[in-house]
Amino acid sequence: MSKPSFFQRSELTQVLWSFRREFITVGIFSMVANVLMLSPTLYMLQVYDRVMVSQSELTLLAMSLITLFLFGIMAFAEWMRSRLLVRTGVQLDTALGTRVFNASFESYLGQSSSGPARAFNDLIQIRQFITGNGIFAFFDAPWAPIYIAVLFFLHPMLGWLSIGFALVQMALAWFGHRRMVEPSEEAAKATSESSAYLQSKLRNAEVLESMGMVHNLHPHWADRHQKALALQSHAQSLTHRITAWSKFIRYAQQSLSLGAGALLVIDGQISPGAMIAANVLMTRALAPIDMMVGTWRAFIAARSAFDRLETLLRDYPERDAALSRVAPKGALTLRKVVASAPGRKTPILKGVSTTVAAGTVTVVLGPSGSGKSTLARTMVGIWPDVSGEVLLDGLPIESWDRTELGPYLGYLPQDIELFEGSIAENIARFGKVDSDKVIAAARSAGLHDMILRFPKGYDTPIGEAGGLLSGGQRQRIGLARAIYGDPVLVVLDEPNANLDDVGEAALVRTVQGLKEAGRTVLLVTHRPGILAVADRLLILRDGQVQADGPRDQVLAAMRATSAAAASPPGTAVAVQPA
Ligand SMILES: Nc1ncnc2c1ncn2[C@@H]1O[C@H](COP(=O)(O)OP(=O)(O)OP(=O)(O)O)[C@@H](O)[C@H]1O
Repeated sequence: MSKPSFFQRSELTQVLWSFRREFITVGIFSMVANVLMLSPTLYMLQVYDRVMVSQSELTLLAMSLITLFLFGIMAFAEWMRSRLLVRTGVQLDTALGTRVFNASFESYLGQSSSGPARAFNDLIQIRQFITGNGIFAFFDAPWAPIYIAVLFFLHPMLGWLSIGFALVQMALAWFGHRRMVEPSEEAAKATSESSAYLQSKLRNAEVLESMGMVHNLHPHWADRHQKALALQSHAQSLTHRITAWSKFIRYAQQSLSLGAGALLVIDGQISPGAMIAANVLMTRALAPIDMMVGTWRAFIAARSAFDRLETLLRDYPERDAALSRVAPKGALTLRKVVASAPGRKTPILKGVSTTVAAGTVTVVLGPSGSGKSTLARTMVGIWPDVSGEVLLDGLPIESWDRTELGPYLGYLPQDIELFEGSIAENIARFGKVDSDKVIAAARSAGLHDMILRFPKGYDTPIGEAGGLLSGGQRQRIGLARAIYGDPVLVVLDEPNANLDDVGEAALVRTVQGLKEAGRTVLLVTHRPGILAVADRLLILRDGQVQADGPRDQVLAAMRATSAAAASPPGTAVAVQPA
């Protein structure tokens, strides 16, 4: 079967296309169920027009048994199609789960989405729609013409009446769609913004409480909440209005079709059995349209979720798995790197070029806000908006497979985030815990003895240990995690920010150990104590390299510059970038 262009347009539609067999089977079951749905009508006709006239109990028994049998098949077909749809939903989730996880994670990293949870909600919404009542309406609607044809067969007037009601129902659905799409989407957006605001504030609950900020923040949240509430009630009142009209049409149809039937019976054009049967049949024919009106909101929500997910998967395509490489040595080269961020007029890094040879220790210094952390994040390849070249062993860092590169890379961010799990799992980066490596990393970070003092040692859950861990200890666990498994490139962003002298001495030893083992270390710091282990210094100022070269040379140049600054003009010694 050749793929229609709609299904070719995106990864998501292609995955849907791969379930075509399941949907065709659902269609076949729907056909069986819908055709058999005519059996109560036929039964009614037979009972009224034949059994009542002939008074034959045997015919009634035979008719009843046949009808029961047909009902059995109908129920089976209904059950099978529901089961199949539920299973398809689970398979769809399995087929897309990992992709959505990776893509939403990347988009979150790229600061272009509110978080991975949104994408998963979208996936759930799509799954629920295609396995819920909404989709049945789509499968049942095509059978409405059969019922209408039977109505025509009973009497053309009944046929036209049902077409009239179908058109009114469809017009209402269309009108509902036109009026409701925008308000519903706006309401959903405002609601998720308000809850995202609350979530972000809750994360800093301690700060809010300690400084009595809750009171001040409340109006900010209340504004957003009120806006969401107003939009929601507007959208809801629209829905209720449309539902009320839909009910009116349904009741009118039920009664008027009976009335029209009675008129035809009085005129002697149809039998009383046909009148009752037509009444049931018309309700049945219009049920899917009625259901569509009822599930319109779910359909709109699923459609928006579909669009969002389609965009997400398009913007973050699957990475090419073919790019597996040999183990890197840890040499880094930056060429004219410009790192930007949304909402900033000027870039954070403005054309940084430097070379970090494998097996060396480079310390990055610079005033607060000069771009040191941004440089560290750019070097590990996680800054989203970078131009220029960041090369690891001569190859663009973004071309490395992250899962493959991960074990070769150690990164300690400025804000250490430890994850739910044991200390050992955190140090082992949640991979398979290799006890020897965990202990080696903990020893290097000067943590081992401290961990042993915890009641459950390395198995102490971080949540439980959270209360026991000081800022410095958390930093050391982060450091142990960064050096776990002996990575070739270690980037440490202010690893000594929370350390005391003992901790700093342990850090110096760790860095020295890494250097002796031939590892490349890049260390961002404010404190001069660590300079002793540096081979090179890189000084940033306002996103540009102010000085870069062997440590002593840079220090000497800096001293000369400050001396020159104190001397009369014209005698300044320029800092020579190496
Ligand atoms: N995600 C971001 N979006 C916008 N601007 C950012 C972002 N991250 C950092 N910045 C800005 O970039 C500049 C450099 O930040 P960065 O954290 O790299 O500096 P730093 O030298 O590490 O500072 P510090 O020593 O205080 O940690 C700052 O002005 C900061 O406000």
